[in-house]
Amino acid sequence: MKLAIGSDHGGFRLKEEIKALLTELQVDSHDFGTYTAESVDYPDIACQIAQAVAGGEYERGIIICGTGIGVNIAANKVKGIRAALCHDVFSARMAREHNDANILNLGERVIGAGLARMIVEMWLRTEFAGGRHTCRVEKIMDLEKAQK
Ligand SMILES: O=C(CO)[C@H](O)[C@H](O)[C@H](O)COP(=O)(O)O
Repeated sequence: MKLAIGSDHGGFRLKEEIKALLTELQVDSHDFGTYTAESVDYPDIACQIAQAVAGGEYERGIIICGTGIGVNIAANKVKGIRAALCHDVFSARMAREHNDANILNLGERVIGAGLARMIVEMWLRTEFAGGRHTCRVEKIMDLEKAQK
């Protein structure tokens, strides 16, 4: 799987932890930044990754900020994106099985690195279940078509 990863300054340290996990898991990932703890604006990173995933350049993305909320709101503005903010392992599994989430959001100021690693592992290994969930996800995507 080709995976895009990025964060603002509030998620920078956790991003580095998750990059190490991705290396351990032999996941092919690209870091869109930020590359230091200096303050940046989270919509800039979130938008780049969301567009790269929506465009098919990357299959999935992980975007991290202080709470995960800002990057989640921003990513979900991009057509084709289903970004899920998950701070527990069960939600990470459901985000894939039921919602086919193509972006995972995390908040470095909310959870520790150990839990974040478990969430990422679950989200990476879980496939969309399809079935009754297919038409529900399609209905979500139809909402985009209705937007002017
Ligand atoms: O977008 C956020 C909150 O919804 C993120 O947590 C940001 O990382 C946070 O707002 C950054 O805050 P800071 O005071 O500028 O470090």
